[in-house]
Amino acid sequence: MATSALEESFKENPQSLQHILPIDFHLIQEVPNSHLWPNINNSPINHDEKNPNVPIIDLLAPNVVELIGHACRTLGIFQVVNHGVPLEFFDEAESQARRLFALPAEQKVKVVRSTSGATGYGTARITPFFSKFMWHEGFTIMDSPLDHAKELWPHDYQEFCDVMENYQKKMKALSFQLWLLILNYLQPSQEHLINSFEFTQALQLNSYPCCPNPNHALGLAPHTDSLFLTILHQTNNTKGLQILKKDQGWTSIAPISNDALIVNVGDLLHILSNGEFPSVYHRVLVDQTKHRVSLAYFFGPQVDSTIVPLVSFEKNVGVVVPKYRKVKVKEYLSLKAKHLEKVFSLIRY
Ligand SMILES: C=C1C[C@]23C[C@H]1CC[C@H]2[C@@]12CCC[C@@](C)(C(=O)O1)[C@H]2[C@@H]3C(=O)O
Ligand SMILES: O=C(O)CCC(=O)C(=O)O
Ligand SMILES: [Fe+2]
Repeated sequence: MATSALEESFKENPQSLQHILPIDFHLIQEVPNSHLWPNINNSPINHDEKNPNVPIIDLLAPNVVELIGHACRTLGIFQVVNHGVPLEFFDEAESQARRLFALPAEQKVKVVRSTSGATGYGTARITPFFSKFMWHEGFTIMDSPLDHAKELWPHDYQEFCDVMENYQKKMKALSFQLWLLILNYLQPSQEHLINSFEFTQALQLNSYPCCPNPNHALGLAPHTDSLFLTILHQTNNTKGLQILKKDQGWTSIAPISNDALIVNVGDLLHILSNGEFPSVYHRVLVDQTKHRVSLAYFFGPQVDSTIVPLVSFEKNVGVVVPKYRKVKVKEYLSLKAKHLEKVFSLIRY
């Protein structure tokens, strides 16, 4: 089976099968104790269901560099519109994702993530760090899902592969466009940086089945994403994503329209920006009657790249010292796999 370099970098931190295999949500009438969280406090501050709570940025705006830079610097998350990716790409990818998650558990188990792997069907990787399981099942793709798709649909795997590969191509192009805008903001005079990275990618299909007790279950536990950028698509009728705002607590990111995409800063961009861009802490709530599916595309540097904080970024501050030591992407992922968010204290000066 073909393995990407990104997947290889997860090999040294194997997980146990009991942490990888989701329960059979089709069969469940009641939230089992293993998945029962203390009351998930739905922040009372945000009554306004329609308030997107993060900046909405038009990619065609003349001052797009400033808008994106400002959003990255303050919240670490924003929504983009006018990104040029036709709606069909999201609709097709979502319907293929739903087709996969609708399969019976015995089928999905055939492509379960291996204990030392990173692709295939299973729980979120962060599962072992929490004492309760999440109301979630995922399918992770690194480059091509061909081997897994053949297992699931021996006579009909091509459509799934085509849709997922095309989706990744579109997201890669968009990520690169965002990356250039961000570099432009960080270091307008350092053109050499533009060519100093090669990139890697992963696509995560997320499924949050209907939950009989949404106040005591979590779709995804609080986490930050690891790579440079995440581009998330959520459909317009199913909210669920929340970010942690310093002064307001957990705040919902309302989907504004089907063609808006959520972009958030990941840990490696946080480090590269010398801590200027926060990698936003987020979680996902579940719903009693809606089965939510989301598509998360992760864009980052090749695992052999080295990330060094760009210190000349902070203008007007006098002498600027790097806040983090340089770190190889592989090493970072491995430290995070062992320590989750405590990883920052391990690489901070
Ligand atoms: C390239 C990536 C990015 C990963 C790990 C690996 C493959 C799967 C991604 C996710 C997807 C679900 C949330 C997350 C937190 C998780 O548990 O697995 C993500 C994680 C990260 O951003 O750290
Ligand atoms: O489903 C969502 O809204 C968020 C998914 C997410 O945070 C992730 O895949 O890392
Ligand atoms: Fe995430």
